[in-house]
Amino acid sequence: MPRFAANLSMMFTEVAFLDRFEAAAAAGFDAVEFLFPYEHPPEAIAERLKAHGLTQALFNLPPGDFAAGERGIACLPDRAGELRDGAETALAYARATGVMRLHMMAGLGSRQDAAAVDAYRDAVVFAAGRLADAGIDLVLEPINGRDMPGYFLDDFDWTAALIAELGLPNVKLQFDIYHRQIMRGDVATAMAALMPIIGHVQVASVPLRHEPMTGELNDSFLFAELDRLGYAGFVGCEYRPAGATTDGLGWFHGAPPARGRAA
Ligand SMILES: O=C(O)C(=O)[C@@H](O)CO
Ligand SMILES: [Mg+2]
Repeated sequence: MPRFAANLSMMFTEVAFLDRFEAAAAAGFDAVEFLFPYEHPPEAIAERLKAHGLTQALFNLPPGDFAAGERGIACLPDRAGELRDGAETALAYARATGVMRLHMMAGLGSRQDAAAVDAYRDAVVFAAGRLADAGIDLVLEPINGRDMPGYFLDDFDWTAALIAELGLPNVKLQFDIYHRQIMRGDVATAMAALMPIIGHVQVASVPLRHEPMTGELNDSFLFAELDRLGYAGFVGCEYRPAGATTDGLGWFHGAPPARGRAA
């Protein structure tokens, strides 16, 4: 089985953010990821990781005003300065937590807009350069437009082509199985084809974004495929538990898959 990381933005939300580290460790996880750490000092996050023997698998660069609906700023030409500052902030948290990959959200915008494409490309090159100095990968994640209408990076092929064109060794693909299935399907074949550039994987059931093994995909098969393909990274459990987080961890502890939608 792959190495799973509990996503603390979606899982264990029964307790306060800093208490989710202990909850994840108690449930058997040895790694965590989350959207953003920035409401807490880096030392506080580092202390929780250390106290509970957890590895930080991933988090995101600052995304602009997330509460106001922004979903990253990388494709916004007039936000380049803020993006650069954000990379420094993320690096401070990276140093404290030891994380080895960071995701940069693209923002809302159109790939038909040349200025947005240029801004995004520049942002990727800049962030990759800064992160490379620290030995950290930059991962780019295509996100489906049903969950995030108007999101700039909603195409796997375009993202893979950009990564190939840039040829920067620390720029990789964040392959979220949930988004891939909604956007294009053909998950196992895409995973195999894209494996050379995959830097992080995430999973949730489709269509409800609940626990793995409860939706339309055969997640056991996909996890075995990741092993067969030699994927050595983390699989982030980026799902909204259908009920209490711990009640839904049967899939993680090897229980047989559920059948049909949760009631
Ligand atoms: O929506 C997703 O899928 C994500 O991974 C976001 O959390 C952006 O990182
Ligand atoms: Mg994701």
